Amino acid sequence: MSIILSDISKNFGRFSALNHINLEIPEGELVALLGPSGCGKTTLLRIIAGLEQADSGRVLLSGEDKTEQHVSRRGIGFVFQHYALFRHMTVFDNVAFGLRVKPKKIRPSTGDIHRKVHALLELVQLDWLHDRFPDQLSGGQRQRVALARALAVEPSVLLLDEPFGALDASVRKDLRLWLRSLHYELNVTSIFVTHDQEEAMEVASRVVVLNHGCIEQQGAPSEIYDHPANAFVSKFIGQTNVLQFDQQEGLLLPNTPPDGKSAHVRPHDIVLAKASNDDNAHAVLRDWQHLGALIRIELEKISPYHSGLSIFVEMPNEQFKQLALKKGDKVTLQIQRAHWFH
Ligand SMILES: Nc1ncnc2c1ncn2[C@@H]1O[C@H](COP(=O)(O)OP(=O)(O)OP(=O)(O)O)[C@@H](O)[C@H]1O
Repeated sequence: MSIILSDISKNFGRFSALNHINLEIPEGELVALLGPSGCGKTTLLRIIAGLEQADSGRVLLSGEDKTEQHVSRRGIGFVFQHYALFRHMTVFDNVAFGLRVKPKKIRPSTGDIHRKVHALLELVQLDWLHDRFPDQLSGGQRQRVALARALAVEPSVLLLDEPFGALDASVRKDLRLWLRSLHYELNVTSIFVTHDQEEAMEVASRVVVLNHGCIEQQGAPSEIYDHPANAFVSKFIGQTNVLQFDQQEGLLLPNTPPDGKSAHVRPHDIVLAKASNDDNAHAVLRDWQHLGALIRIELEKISPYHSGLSIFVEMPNEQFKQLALKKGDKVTLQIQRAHWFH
């Protein structure tokens, strides 16, 4: 099912939570709504679901206007952060619930429900736990049961609000990859909310960046990372050095700085070398951290005007070893790529 949001606005009292949102999601996409706390992600998800009414604008599902339609008639499945599983029901009964409460005319037979629930539990790799209760499961397992329960009624759209928010880092990582492959298998149009940019980039085919109730940018993860539309997106997605240039800065640049703008430079877009003498040095090496295959190097800019400005550079471990640098060494910096924003 495709989703079109047309000019959606929502106020809570005098506070504008969503401001003229326009968004088109083609059928079968896996979209991340990404943004800082309070930017309106959950509100937008609730409006799509029909749990919240917009003050103005339309919600179209498969081209049909569903703005006034009740949540139960939109064909949407949900998974929320605090795994609202029924505690007194087994895993099997939780997943079967949505099928058993269907009106008699469209309710599957007991045998069909049995087959379908086991197939779904196999899909989320939990069939062996079908007779356990939610309290006897790990957080990640509960989350997968919640997903199986949402999928049981064959929703045309799946909405996931911070689905992995309450889980520890390694379980989150596993579930991200698992959600991505599950999505490719089922191809249900899905939207998940996250404030974790890494999660959005890793899982989604398209990322929508929200801030203060407005869409700042949307596109494929690589588009957003490589071509941020503005300073907010550049700083929110990945690490960025924000550098002001004036005549005295002396850093080597790929182009002439536009007036009054700052350079946004990714840490891997700076080439670092040992300075041959003090006169041509740009920065002093302060420290470094290991990030797996990469090293993040922390430098302090040498400047007669403002001291203490930190610049971060990233490079592969091997390359860093070959430079044989130590703390306090002076280095030159060559910026290879920059985006310019006010
Ligand atoms: N029922 C409500 N009444 C008043 N204000 C609300 C209500 N629901 C949400 N808000 C406000 O609207 C803004 C957007 O809330 P929303 O829950 O959509 O943000 P979010 O981006 O999902 O945030 P988070 O990442 O913290 O969950 C927030 O400032 C919030 O305080």
